[in-house]
Amino acid sequence: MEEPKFIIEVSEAKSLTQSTNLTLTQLLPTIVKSSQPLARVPISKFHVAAVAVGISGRIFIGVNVEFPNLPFHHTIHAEQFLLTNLSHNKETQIQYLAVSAAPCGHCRQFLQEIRGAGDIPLLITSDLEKTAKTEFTSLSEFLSHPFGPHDLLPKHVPLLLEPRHNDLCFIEIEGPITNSIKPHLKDAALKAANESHAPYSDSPSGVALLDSRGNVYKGSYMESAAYNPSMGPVQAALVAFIVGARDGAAEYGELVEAVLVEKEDAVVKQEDTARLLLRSIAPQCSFNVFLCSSNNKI
Ligand SMILES: O=c1ccn([C@H]2C[C@H](O)[C@@H](CO)O2)c(=O)[nH]1
Ligand SMILES: [Zn+2]
Repeated sequence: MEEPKFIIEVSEAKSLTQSTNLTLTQLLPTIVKSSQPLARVPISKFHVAAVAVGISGRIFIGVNVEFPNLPFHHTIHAEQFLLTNLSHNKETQIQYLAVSAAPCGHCRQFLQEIRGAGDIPLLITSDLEKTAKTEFTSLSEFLSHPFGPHDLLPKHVPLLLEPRHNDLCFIEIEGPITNSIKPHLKDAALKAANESHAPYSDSPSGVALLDSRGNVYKGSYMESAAYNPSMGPVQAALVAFIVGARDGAAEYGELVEAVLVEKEDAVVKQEDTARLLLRSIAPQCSFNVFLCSSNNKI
């Protein structure tokens, strides 16, 4: 296989199945294995890869990302990376899921944010080395009595991966500082906040990162019904940054500017945590916060 990457387009997936004479589902363990080196695991050295076939036929990859010098809760699990990758690329459903190791409880919980999560067919590829078993089992076998969105939300509320727009707009504050920020970076962060999945706190947020080559990467905050496995907006934007680096060599040192957009009256605030994470991994990166409010509130 070629260099591993984070998105495999439908045409590439087709040519892979043709050249290997494998079905798409038979191909998944190979993709999991070839993606594991993409994990950024300076602490554990434990490379996790999670791969999903989306409803569009595209294949998405996620890996775990660790941050030395910070508490563990900043870590991005491979499954969270994967869901962020799917969400950023507007993939609305998962047909198949394959993970290198059994998903931890935290990831089983996070996956519940997808409508019909229990029915997602799941393959644990490390099991293939122990037994000849290649069948998929449903996610509900891994979490048989789930707590999830249905416990807290009305049925019509869009879930993770489903289209949503939070109807946020900037609160304009006068002052010189706002003028020095590139408008397209600010707009990207607002767009990310508008796509944020935060139905439990009604505190959507988004981050946009600018690298030294002028590329913008945006990430949306994504909540879990169980609160703790939520995915912060900086982590989500870092996923976009890692996915976007063509050769898999995204260096945090290339980040020059970051913008966070969150609601003025949010009960869940990202600012301090976002600043802490960015300061630790990219001390050269400037950090700016803009407040917004939701149009539909009044
Ligand atoms: O479901 C799991 C379990 C663990 N990890 C990662 C987190 C950490 O980086 C490393 C060791 O736990 O593996 C995942 O990505 N997914
Ligand atoms: Zn996990």
